[in-house]
Amino acid sequence: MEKLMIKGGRPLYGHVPVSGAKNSALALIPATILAESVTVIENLPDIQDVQVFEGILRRLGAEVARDGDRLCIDGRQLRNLPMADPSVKKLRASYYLMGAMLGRFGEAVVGLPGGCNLGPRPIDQHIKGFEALGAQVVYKDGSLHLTASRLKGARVYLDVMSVGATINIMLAASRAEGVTVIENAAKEPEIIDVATLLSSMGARIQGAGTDVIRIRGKHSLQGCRHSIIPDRIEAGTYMIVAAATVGDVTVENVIPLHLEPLSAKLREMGFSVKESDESLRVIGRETYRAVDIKTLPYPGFPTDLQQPFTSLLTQAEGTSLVTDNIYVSRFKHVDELYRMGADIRVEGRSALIRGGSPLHGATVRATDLRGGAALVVAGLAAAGVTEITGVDHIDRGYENLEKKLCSLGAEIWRS
Ligand SMILES: CC(=O)N[C@H]1[C@@H](OP(=O)(O)OP(=O)(O)OC[C@H]2O[C@@H](n3ccc(=O)[nH]c3=O)[C@H](O)[C@@H]2O)O[C@H](CO)[C@@H](O)[C@@H]1O
Ligand SMILES: C=C(OP(=O)(O)O)C(=O)O
Repeated sequence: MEKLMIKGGRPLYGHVPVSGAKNSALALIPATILAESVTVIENLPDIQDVQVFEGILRRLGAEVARDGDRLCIDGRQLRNLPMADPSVKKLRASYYLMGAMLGRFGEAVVGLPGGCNLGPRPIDQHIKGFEALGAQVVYKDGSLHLTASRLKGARVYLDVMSVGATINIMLAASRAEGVTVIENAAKEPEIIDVATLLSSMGARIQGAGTDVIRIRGKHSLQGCRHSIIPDRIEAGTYMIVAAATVGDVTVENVIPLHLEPLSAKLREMGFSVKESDESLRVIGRETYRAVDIKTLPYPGFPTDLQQPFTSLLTQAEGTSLVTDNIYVSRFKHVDELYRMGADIRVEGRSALIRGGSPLHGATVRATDLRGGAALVVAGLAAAGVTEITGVDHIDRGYENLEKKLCSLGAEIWRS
């Protein structure tokens, strides 16, 4: 089993390029199923989840060719096969096969999705949307069976602002007859990215990025060329690394607006965050203030950065309260941080962090993707050597993590 080894305590300096967004890529790849010709996706991150999804499309009969950060998907020969193999269960985003296959074939059989274990990850709002469009949805033998003799545009009000449900309904609605209106839609940048792709394919989409999205579907969609937006969570992780190591790091190829919730919190703590058109520079300091955070749908503080940010808060002056309003159990990294010397108490969906206990290297285990990133942040800030197991979780979402960190002066390696 591979391990990440980190010799911590070194300030990180320099520039680091950000890859394409994981959480866009994992929706854009299944979205290509809706097109009857070739789609080219650019700025694709080379991460495990993307590789798994490429395999799923190949098994469905698509021709998939990768050239650097470009993926060419020819879905003309796609077949409507039941998809319930272990790879489907590995990914949370495999649920997008439901909206995409339903849109393309009028039916789909898809195994229940996987992804990080963050507590319950229900999909009732996805199902509500598919049913509103005229689909019948039945659960049988571990899979959802979706069928629709005709998909027809409808008004769908989401009970919770869900990124997954918003995107999944947009996918199916893009090939439905007439207009679909999604109310109380989520507003994440990745939703705008998917809407841009679907519009380039021929659907008419208005309002993505607001809480009301209108989709006029089209009987047939055509392939196009699309470049993925930068990964705001990867960018945020490196910004936190800069602060936690008392370094000075410029994160390049970002959309600064997407990082505003994090930049604002870092400034509140006393860090300098300098913004230019496509980069953000974070300058660390020896002492900084504790702050409270509450995760919320965009433009609130992202749940995906809560875990790495918690590692930074362990070194702040004072006590911080972190509340995760999106996922109740997104605190599995806390037990591991505790082994490294952190003073954190978890109660329900909150963690109380008493800052200022020095971190020291330890043997710790990543049990989910961003929990793993939190341990990397802590390991870089800690005195001594940290050994992280469960690296496969981290590889799901970070491209060239060690290479990028080494280029900033970190001592990190795989063994
Ligand atoms: C709003 C939000 O921050 N979404 C995050 C969520 O997206 P992901 O798409 O996984 O989750 P959703 O946005 O769908 O879920 C948001 C909330 O709604 C609830 N829910 C969702 C769907 C549903 O049918 N029923 C239901 O009750 C979820 O339990 C959760 O509490 O995790 C991703 C991976 O960590 C992040 O990149 C997204 O930014
Ligand atoms: C939890 C994450 O991924 P997933 O939803 O794909 O499990 C994430 O990107 O932080």
